[in-house]
Amino acid sequence: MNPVDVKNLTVAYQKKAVLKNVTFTVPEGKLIGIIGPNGAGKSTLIKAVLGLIPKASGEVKIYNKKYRAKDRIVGYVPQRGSVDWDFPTSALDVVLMGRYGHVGWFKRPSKQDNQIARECLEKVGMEGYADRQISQLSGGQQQRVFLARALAQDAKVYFMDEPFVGVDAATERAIIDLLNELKSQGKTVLVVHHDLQTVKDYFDDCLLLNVETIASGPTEQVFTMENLHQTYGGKLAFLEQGKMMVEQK
Ligand SMILES: Nc1ncnc2c1ncn2[C@@H]1O[C@H](COP(=O)(O)OP(=O)(O)OP(=O)(O)O)[C@@H](O)[C@H]1O
Repeated sequence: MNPVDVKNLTVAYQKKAVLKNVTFTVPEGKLIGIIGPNGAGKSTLIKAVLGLIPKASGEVKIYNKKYRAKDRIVGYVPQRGSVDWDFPTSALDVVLMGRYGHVGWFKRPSKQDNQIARECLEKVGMEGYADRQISQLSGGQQQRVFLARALAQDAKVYFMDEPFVGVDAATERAIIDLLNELKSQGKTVLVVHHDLQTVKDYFDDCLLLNVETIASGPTEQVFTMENLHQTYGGKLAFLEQGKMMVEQK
């Protein structure tokens, strides 16, 4: 059974379609890169799959069922910039939010929930910051706290929107190790990713997206020059030694 199955998904903002007939499936227990230029609809795709924004048409199935947020089998790490970091709450409280499906909204978290939340902070190297207000964390530390929250949720499928943006090399390494650990537990992780240099190292599968699905499948099959040209149009630039990058204009 596929963890994510999207068929002919169309999403529009103010009647303008920003995703058109997007179709793809992802296999279980893989790391999948969602790749495409700015404005391609990557974040919109995640939000539509999670039911955070309405679909104009199409079908989304998670493990062959229509997804209901209360099932809590999908974890979400939003773009760091989309979160109100001034909200007065501690790092530990943010991670405990990941446990609410297990705790129940009106119950106090148990000792065990607290223990799990602390372990998740430890996994991302943030155990020393449990009581720190999130507004007083650096960008990379905030990103780690959000990952800890996703871990605490113990989901089966994760969507992460640009988790590597604004983090240093050590944090990027820590995050990729964590993604591999999730994979080794049989979880499926979809990651919006901009650095074309690391796609082949990081991801088993790829979804190349630009409003429509350009290609999806195993990275070695779909991450080709031809598909990248189709995805990025004229914005793809080539550097020395065959390296490529996307022009930021
Ligand atoms: N709330 C909104 N109202 C209107 N248009 C929106 C809204 N959110 C996004 N869009 C538009 O939808 C398109 C897709 O946006 P989206 O954020 O999904 O792209 P993205 O691929 O995640 O981009 P990026 O790489 O820049 O994060 C863009 O043209 C964007 O301007």
